Amino acid sequence: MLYNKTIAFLGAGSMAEAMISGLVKSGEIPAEQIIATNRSNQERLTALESNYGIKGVKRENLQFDQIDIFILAMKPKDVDNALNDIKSHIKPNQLILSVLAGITTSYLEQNLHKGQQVVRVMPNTSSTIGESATAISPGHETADENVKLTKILLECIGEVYKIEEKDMDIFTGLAGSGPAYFYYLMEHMEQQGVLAGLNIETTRQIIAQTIVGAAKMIQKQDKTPTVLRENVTSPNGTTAAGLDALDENGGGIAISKAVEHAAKRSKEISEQIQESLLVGSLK
Ligand SMILES: NC(=O)C1=CN([C@@H]2O[C@H](COP(=O)(O)OP(=O)(O)OC[C@H]3O[C@@H](n4cnc5c(N)ncnc54)[C@H](OP(=O)(O)O)[C@@H]3O)[C@@H](O)[C@H]2O)C=CC1
Ligand SMILES: O=C(O)[C@@H]1CCC=N1
Repeated sequence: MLYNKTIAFLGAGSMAEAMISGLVKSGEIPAEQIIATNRSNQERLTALESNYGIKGVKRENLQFDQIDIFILAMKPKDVDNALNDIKSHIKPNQLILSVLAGITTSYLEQNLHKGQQVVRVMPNTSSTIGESATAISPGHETADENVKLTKILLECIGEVYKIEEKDMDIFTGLAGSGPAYFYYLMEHMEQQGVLAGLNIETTRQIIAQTIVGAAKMIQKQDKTPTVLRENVTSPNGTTAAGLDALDENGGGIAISKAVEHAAKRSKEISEQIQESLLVGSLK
């Protein structure tokens, strides 16, 4: 289904690169059928070409009629310019995927053609190695075969969850932004390892393996995080001391707030774009 498709990323930043890397590594789609374009950064396109074997194409040289799937991958504040730019070149039956946080399918539909095939997508940067947790929510007019095609494409970069669009904000707070919380946690754990005299590279690998192990326990065993946490925690032992410190310092609340605020920001972006306030708020 993917082999003869041509895919163009409009936006060639971090998220586009993560997806390109995962797609190329999957081997499910030939690299030369993946195109990336941006506003002006030619050096960036050249780097993507040489690193992944894809085609970096200047916007003015993009042949819209030869592209099956467009992936919008610019910042939300740039979406209006991008939609204005592409509208006159695309047809309603061309599939538009958008990875933009907070930009709704209704907004995309209002600003493209009647009947435009759109799917809102929320991947994360673990797409790079085929380990994303990606959500999809199709637009109101999107044909089932295009939803299926989207799912097949995104399964090349990890697990795919079809969700209702009202749940996209919380999904973004959990999984789109989620890797950053774990990196933040790792940064702080790493500092302590180094402070205690461990080598930084060794510390990093120890922490990474600890996180991988904990995540795989959830995936492979039918046990809740609460039960697994209790299994680690001996009465009056080391873990109890660590967890007490987390509680005393608001660790649990901080994690809840991180997810809540990220989801809230996603919702806020949706509201601001409708009121045309986004460009000012996200310079
Ligand atoms: N980073 C992440 O972890 C995730 C990001 N997202 C979403 O992905 C999107 C991109 O984020 P990210 O990659 O971090 O951003 P970056 O700033 O790294 O990249 C943005 C890219 O968009 C390009 N661009 C801007 N305007 C246009 C346009 N009109 N046409 C074509 N290209 C354009 C820029 O080109 P130039 O350099 O030439 O200006 C640049 O290549 C955001 O909407 C974000 O919400 C979603 C999930 C996770
Ligand atoms: O920070 C952001 O807005 C984007 C969306 C999800 C992850 N990064």
